[in-house]
Amino acid sequence: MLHTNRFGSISLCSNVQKKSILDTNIIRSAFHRQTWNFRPQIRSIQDRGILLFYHTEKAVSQNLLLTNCSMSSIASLNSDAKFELHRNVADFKPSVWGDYFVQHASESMEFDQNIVAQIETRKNDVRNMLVSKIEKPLAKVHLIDSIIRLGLSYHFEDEIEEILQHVYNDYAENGELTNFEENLCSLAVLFRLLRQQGLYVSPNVFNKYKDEKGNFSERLLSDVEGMLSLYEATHMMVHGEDILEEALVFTTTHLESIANQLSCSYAIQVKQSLRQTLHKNVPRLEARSYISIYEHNPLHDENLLILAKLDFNMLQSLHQKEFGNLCKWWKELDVPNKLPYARDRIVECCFWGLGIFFEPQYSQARKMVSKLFVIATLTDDTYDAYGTIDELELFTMAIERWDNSCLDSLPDYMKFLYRTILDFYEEIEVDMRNEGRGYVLNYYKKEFKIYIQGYMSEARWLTSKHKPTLEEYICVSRDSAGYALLNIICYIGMGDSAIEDIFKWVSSWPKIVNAAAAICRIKDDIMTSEFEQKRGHVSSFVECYMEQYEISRQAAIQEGQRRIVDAWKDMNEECLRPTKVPMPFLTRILNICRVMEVIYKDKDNFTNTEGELKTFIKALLVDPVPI
Ligand SMILES: CC(C)=CCC/C(C)=C/COP(=O)(O)OP(=O)(O)O
Ligand SMILES: [Mg+2]
Repeated sequence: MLHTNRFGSISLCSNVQKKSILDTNIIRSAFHRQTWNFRPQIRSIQDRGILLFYHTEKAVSQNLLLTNCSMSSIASLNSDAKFELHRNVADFKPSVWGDYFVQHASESMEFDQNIVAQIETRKNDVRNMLVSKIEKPLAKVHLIDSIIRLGLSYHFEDEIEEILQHVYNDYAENGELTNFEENLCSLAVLFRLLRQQGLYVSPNVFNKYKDEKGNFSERLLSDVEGMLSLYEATHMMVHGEDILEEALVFTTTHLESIANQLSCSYAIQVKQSLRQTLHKNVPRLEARSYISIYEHNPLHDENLLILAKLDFNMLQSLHQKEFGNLCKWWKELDVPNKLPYARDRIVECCFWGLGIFFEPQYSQARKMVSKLFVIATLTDDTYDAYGTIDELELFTMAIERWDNSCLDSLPDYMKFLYRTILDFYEEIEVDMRNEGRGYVLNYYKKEFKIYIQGYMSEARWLTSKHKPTLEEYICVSRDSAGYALLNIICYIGMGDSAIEDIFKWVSSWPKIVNAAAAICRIKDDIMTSEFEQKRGHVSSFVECYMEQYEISRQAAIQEGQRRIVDAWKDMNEECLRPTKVPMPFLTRILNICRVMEVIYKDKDNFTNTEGELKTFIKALLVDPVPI
């Protein structure tokens, strides 16, 4: 029998065997079969076999529980139980990976020395080609492009810098890119490479490809390679570069219209670029897909190709071990059982870490970023998908005090989260004190508190049914996105090249950090807000904009997209020399946005991981590149 209690909660009583229902798994699986739009959580089992569930007040007031449950299937529970449902929780799907990566856990991070030796020999050959006096500048530029796209540039940073600087000096002297302007493909590749390197070249170098009416010339239509390179180059645009805007429209339109008529290998490349432009792709994914594109190019250099494959697979084995170690930590913590309401996304969080740093020297940074990501995900779900307002106030207070003695004040499930947050901090503390960089801890702690205060403000808005103005939302969501915190953990992990000025700089919210935060916040909001609103969530950018300007969801999304495009121009501008901080620090910011662009491309692949993200993780972490 099913009835509501005086708080509007549901109680279920049946008079069959008590013992059998005390198996929480039976209850869980029974509830999973329901048509409920949430997953009740078993919180405690009292004597007399009473199982307590919780839901939010909002759910009760909307009568969600009564409208969505299927009485017959509940009644079919062979049980003698009473359920009190006090909380609405998001129905997040379980991990698609289970314990798969635990098999790779390893204490030894050593590479296979035989492979290392092969890589060294091949690297020397490539280096010789780069510094050779015989190779023409044009050939070198294409070689550099291949090296970068194959994911090998971290081996040749000095050589690449020297060559591009040399070409740039010529340009600065003559005002033109001599030797390159006759061929659109080469010109556009060089333009992109120089901009990627932080060297500004005027987009007017493309003027000669326009006709007398000032439009991009129709004769380019037969030059697919040129159009594709121009398309890739346009993504380096900064504000006010109309010619690149025109080039983007021109190339996109024509490449889209011919993509299906091209020969197979070209078609793959064009479709891949249209879907995920090089500049906004995660570097490891770009390397993985470019290795096969390069292999199918009849003009490829065999030594470079084999080097790329060996290097990719060698790094893959390192990344696998790192994923394994983090998954083992997660399994030992028993997170999915301790916090069953939260997303179980350790593998996807490791993907975030790998997207931001792939190079072997950044192993520590990868680990720290991945751990912060899972901790942030658990915290996010606690604030916006589970905790009651009173519990959240307690938790926020405990974070403000940042002290183990606060544990006693917290409900049991929160104790686990709080301890995990403090344990992670202590781990960083030990590393930083050993490295003589103890000062970074205050930056971390301060930013963590700001991040939690952001969540708390949103939880209060939700409880009081406050609809924030766009300005209020932008201000608070900047904090709740934890973006500055994320940058800080990246820099903590990067070792002593991250001097205190870098932390001061990032904490002052410079233009590039603001731009990246806007990209990440708005991208997330566009892809998640509809689902989040259904389960009860504070207004996002989309709802705030709709409300304030009385426009449709579609129009608000378009405005969000426009802001993302603008923010990318800010990012590109801030990556041009002279930069405020050295490029490796800006690269992290770029990479965070790239991961965001990839994971939230058409939907929230972070929460719903069975689709494209699973394919990406498989390509980077499961399947080696065939040699
Ligand atoms: C500081 C860091 C690393 C934060 C990342 C937290 C996270 C995974 C948010 C995405 O989830 P979401 O889409 O539920 O976010 P929100 O609830 O803010 O919309
Ligand atoms: Mg959330």
